[in-house]
Amino acid sequence: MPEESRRAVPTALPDADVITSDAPGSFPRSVMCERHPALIRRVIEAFPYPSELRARLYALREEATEGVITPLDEDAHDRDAWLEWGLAEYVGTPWTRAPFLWAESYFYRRLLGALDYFGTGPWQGVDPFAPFKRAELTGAEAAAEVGALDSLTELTPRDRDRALLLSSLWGNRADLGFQVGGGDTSAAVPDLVCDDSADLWELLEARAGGRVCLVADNAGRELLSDLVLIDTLLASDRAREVVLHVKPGPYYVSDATTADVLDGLRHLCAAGGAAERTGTRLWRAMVHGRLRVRAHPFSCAPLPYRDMPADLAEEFASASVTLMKGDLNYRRLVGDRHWPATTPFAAVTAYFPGTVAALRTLKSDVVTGLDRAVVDGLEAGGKAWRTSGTHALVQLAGA
Ligand SMILES: O=P(O)(O)OC[C@H]1O[C@](O)(CO)[C@@H](O)[C@@H]1O
Repeated sequence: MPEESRRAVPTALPDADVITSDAPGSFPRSVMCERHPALIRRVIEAFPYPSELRARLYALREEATEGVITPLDEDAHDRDAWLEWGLAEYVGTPWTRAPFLWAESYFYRRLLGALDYFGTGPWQGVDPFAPFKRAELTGAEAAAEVGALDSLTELTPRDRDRALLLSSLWGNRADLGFQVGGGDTSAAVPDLVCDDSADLWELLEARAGGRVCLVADNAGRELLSDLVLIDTLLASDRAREVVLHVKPGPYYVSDATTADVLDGLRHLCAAGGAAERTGTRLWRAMVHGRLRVRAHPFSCAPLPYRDMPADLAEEFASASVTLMKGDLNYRRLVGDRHWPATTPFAAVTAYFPGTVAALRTLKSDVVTGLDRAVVDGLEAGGKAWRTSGTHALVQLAGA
């Protein structure tokens, strides 16, 4: 494990093992050995890749399910970054024995490499997940979401705020990697397992006029809801400026890139009604610098935020609040470890430079900050509440 990740967690925290995917029957194992092969199949079906590229994908599938981690090419543009992020330490290790977070991330890096995404040939820069993202953006659920904006004017400002926050939160269920695994995105929405949203709105009010960072997760429906939330914050001046953090390249299937933000904006601008007005305001906000998009390399790093570089830490420190969207960001925020679910969220995020709020649908084993009674109730239900995407949370710390 890289030196940084080995850094001991504060003593007040319980000792919690880093999650790996070596246990048969575990959720991480199913991601590595079932979802990833299924994803490779879908990508191959979605593009007329020549045989050389297809062969590389098959080789990656075999390596990542049955083999050991192999290095990047000597001349890979990001080899140094990956060496810094622990690559040398994991080369030769079975994929399932490396930390789950690290191995998943490296899988996406290798998938892009196999498809010449970083090369100089004709497949350079072709997002292998674009067809899935496009279908999601133009699907019925996204259309319903956009259409619903017209009726928001009937709500009180307080109810409107809450509706927009919940829309951004539950939009996170639309994650395409999750759907590849057969997750049920249409299941009834239950109560949140933790809800600090009232405190979050109070804080946004109290710190009006500051800069809000929103660390985005998925493109498509989720990003549309995020953009609408951003518009509300800007229009009400609860944020003077918003920095929208996206991924510098395709990642975890549907994670948003700058191109996806532009697609989302265009989609809103062409939608008519309230959505179009929102899109137009956001377009102007980008032009005038009130909405900035940032694609920091660390956004695709296989490490927890505890290991973030100084420039990113400075940015989060100067924000009135950082909104962390989604499951992967949550794992990176609290550390991808087997925390007891009652471990205080404030304790696992104490290192974070500034105030942070997590808006997350539960889609992996990691969770913190829950009340004992809530955990007992969920466990008694006998369902896969941690991983099935049926539950969500809003958590705030560092205020
Ligand atoms: O899009 P999200 O909410 O970050 O979810 C991605 C999640 O999906 C998984 O990749 C599993 O499919 C998790 O490991 C990951 O945390």
